[in-house]
Amino acid sequence: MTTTQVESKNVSFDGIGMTFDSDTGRTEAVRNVTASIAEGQFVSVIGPSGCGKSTLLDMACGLLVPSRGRVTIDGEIVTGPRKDTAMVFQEDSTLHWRSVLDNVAFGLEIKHVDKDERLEKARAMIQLVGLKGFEKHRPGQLSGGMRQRVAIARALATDPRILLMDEPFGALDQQTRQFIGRELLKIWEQTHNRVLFVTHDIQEAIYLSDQIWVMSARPSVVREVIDVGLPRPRPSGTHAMARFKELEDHLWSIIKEEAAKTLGHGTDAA
Ligand SMILES: Nc1ncnc2c1ncn2[C@@H]1O[C@H](COP(=O)(O)OP(=O)(O)OP(=O)(O)O)[C@@H](O)[C@H]1O
Repeated sequence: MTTTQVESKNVSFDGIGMTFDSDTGRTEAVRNVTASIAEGQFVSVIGPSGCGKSTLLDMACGLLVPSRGRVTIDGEIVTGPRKDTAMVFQEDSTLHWRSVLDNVAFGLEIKHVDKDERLEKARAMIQLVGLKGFEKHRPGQLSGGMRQRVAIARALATDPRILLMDEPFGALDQQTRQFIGRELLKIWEQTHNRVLFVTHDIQEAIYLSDQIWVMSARPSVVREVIDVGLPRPRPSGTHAMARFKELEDHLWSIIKEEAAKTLGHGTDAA
């Protein structure tokens, strides 16, 4: 394999810009984002509300076409959903007419995985996200946080090479959030898939990530790329480490600045 081929194993945002035109006006969400996720890297994106974090993820999973620039995965331009990519959305994306087991097995079903194998995998993922015993329930019989865990299990069950997660833990209580975060890291340590993870939670971003992209207020650019540099696997007491505190303080100060700029922004045509 040549060096060029090795180097192209990444998810790249190349001069990405996104402007939305709608009947309510024109909104320049993302101005210029150039950044990439290397093989086996866990990257978090943080930034003020409305700066374009979800937009970035939607472009990476092929749901949105950028107005400028391009997203490439391992050298191929993203033009639509890909088999090696899974997304966990902010909002409930469970299939309400299916049981928990069939929801989690759904991604494998589309990939035509044999029934016994997919159900076995789905059961393992259900256990992992703490939903054992709820296999036959329908999403309507679960809490919002439990439904989100179903969506996470469904994405993980497909062993995606690229996992895109848009505030996946937002609906979970603090305890479950930390538990699932640690489980996600365990899986990631085994699979070393590439993860792009959107969160508002600074501590979560530091704990989970190799790298954090801090986005500016809209129209956004990546204001800073921060290498976390904490040991892996994360030892107990990671949150008390001097490096953790240093990153936390630094991130807080940037986010505060960018959030202040966000206040008062409307659409560009307003
Ligand atoms: N389909 C759309 N049409 C018009 N404007 C849109 C559309 N989708 C997003 N936007 C605008 O683009 C900007 C970025 O939205 P996006 O959801 O990506 O932000 P975000 O950083 O994920 O926000 P939050 O942290 O609040 O979830 C916002 O100003 C939003 O109003």
